[in-house]
Amino acid sequence: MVEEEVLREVDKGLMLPLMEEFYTIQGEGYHKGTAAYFIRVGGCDVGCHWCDVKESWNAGTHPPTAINDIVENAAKYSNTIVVTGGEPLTWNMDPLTSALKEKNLSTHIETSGAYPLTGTWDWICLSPKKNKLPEERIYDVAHELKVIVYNKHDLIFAEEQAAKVNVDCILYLQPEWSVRDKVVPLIVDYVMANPKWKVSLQTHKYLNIP
Ligand SMILES: C[S@@+](CC[C@H](N)C(=O)[O-])C[C@H]1O[C@@H](n2cnc3c(N)ncnc32)[C@H](O)[C@@H]1O
Ligand SMILES: Nc1nc2[nH]cc(C(=O)O)c2c(=O)[nH]1
Ligand code: SF4
Ligand SMILES: [Mg+2]
Repeated sequence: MVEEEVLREVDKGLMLPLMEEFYTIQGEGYHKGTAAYFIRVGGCDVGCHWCDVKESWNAGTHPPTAINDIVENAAKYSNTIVVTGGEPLTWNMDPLTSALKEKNLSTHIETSGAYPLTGTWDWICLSPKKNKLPEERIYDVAHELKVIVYNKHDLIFAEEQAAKVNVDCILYLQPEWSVRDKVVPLIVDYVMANPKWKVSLQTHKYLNIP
């Protein structure tokens, strides 16, 4: 395929810059502990200074890959597919999730919500970022809100975001990994005082798995 053709396919969401894919245990949030196949799509310009996958940011460094190939492969591993990145909503997720749904797979997304919501999702984990706030529509449909806590101001931000989500949305505070020793006590006290929140840890990092 010539380069312009590839770009057109990426534009339509028929090809996606694929950074990596792996079968592991969902480490975070509501589904933590559950086996799932992860598809990590490259490209993100949200720019979180503590992002734990900065290598994902530049979409140009990840090979445009046909979604049919991605789905054929994913289906061999798990019934639960987690699409993450990078920021997956950088791209049109409709074709990828349609193809996953044709195979009766459960579709989960990890997203900042910074771009318009595309795709059909069984589970939406919304992890909003101060520097590029979510589009309004996703607050009504998010299943879990997962706010990363780097300092105590993030607890104020967390409440602002919690005020916007739907009533069924499950609320999580997750320590930013590099400052976990400092913020975990803060989160623990906060959750005990405000029990509508739950703690989410990046358990895969403790388990030494991807
Ligand atoms: C790498 S992001 C990719 C998906 C999407 N861009 C997002 O931010 O939701 C996956 C999840 O990891 C979280 N995350 C990223 N870096 C982290 C860190 N250093 N400590 C804790 N959580 C982190 C994000 O907030 C998000 O919930
Ligand atoms: N095991 C595991 N669980 C995760 N949950 C969300 C992740 C992500 O990077 O989106 C992630 C990840 O990278 N690994
Ligand atoms: S939005 Fe997600 S992928 Fe993008 S920089 Fe922030 S944590 Fe990293
Ligand atoms: Mg991760």
